[in-house]
Amino acid sequence: MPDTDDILLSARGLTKTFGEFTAVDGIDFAVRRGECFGFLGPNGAGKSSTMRMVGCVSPVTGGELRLFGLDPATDGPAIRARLGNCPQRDTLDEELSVEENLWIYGRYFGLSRKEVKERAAELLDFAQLTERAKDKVEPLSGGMKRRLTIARSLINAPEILLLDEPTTGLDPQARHVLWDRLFRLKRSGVTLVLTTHYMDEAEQLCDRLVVMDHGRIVAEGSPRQLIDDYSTREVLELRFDAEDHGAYADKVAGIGERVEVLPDRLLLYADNGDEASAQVHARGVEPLSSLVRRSTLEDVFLHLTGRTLVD
Ligand SMILES: Nc1ncnc2c1ncn2[C@@H]1O[C@H](COP(=O)(O)OP(=O)(O)OP(=O)(O)O)[C@@H](O)[C@H]1O
Repeated sequence: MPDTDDILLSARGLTKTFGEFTAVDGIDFAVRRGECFGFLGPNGAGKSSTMRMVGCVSPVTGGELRLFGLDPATDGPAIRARLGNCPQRDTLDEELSVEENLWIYGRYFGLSRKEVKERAAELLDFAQLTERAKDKVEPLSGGMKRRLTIARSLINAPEILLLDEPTTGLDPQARHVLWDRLFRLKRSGVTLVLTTHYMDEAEQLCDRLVVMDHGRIVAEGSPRQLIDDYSTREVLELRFDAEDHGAYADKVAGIGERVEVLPDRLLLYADNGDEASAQVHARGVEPLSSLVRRSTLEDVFLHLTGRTLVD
């Protein structure tokens, strides 16, 4: 068991309501120093509402939340001084230059001019934006703006960095650059807490994660553990020349552990996909195409909720 001193962030029965609506429904979690912890779930699952409470920008409705052993209700400023907060939408000042965006933020945290300049130069290097330091923000690419937002959220050398959907809207190459930066940050000892609805992002970055749906946590573990617990090693994907793939579910029933019917394909869960495929053919069932792949967190989510993560 980890030492409790290693727990930087913990929640018990954490709840957020908006009027009659419960966005976060009594969740428990704990984040250890140095790990990357994720909230994975579809839009509306309550991830941002949770992050906003953790970031001390939205009051807790119920339950207990502690960061560094402190209570956001009474110690908000002390907590915020040790947090970096990277919100879902970039809130950069587009009129200012890249480096000015960092300077202003540093001054806001009470750093001296000298400290701000030194720190900004380091962070621009980290964000691979040194060459763009004097440029205005507005023409930067989406990936650059995201990296600048992350750099800005690091100006106070936070112990925990909160990232709400860090790569939403970025192209695949920009996502990979960002993942690389986040890996480096983690290696340097910063604890990362992020939300995502991309299962590949959760698999790539998170040491541990919770799967959220309708304001609740439906599973928790490392990506590997979750896949082991809630899926099979492999998945056989079968596509048929049919409007209704459900009609084929009976024909392959009993092969592997489980069948899921999606609008455009059948997913047959089996530890050995090739063996399952041979059994399908042996029954005289001829799909248009068949593909064997490893299970992913998408399969975990589908098993837990009966829905796909990204509709
Ligand atoms: N200020 C608010 N007032 C009323 N309802 C809200 C408010 N903020 C969020 N909600 C509702 O709470 C639910 C959870 O939203 P939240 O943004 O936390 O989900 P999410 O998992 O982060 O999804 P997304 O990726 O879309 O941000 C949604 O149904 C949303 O409409």
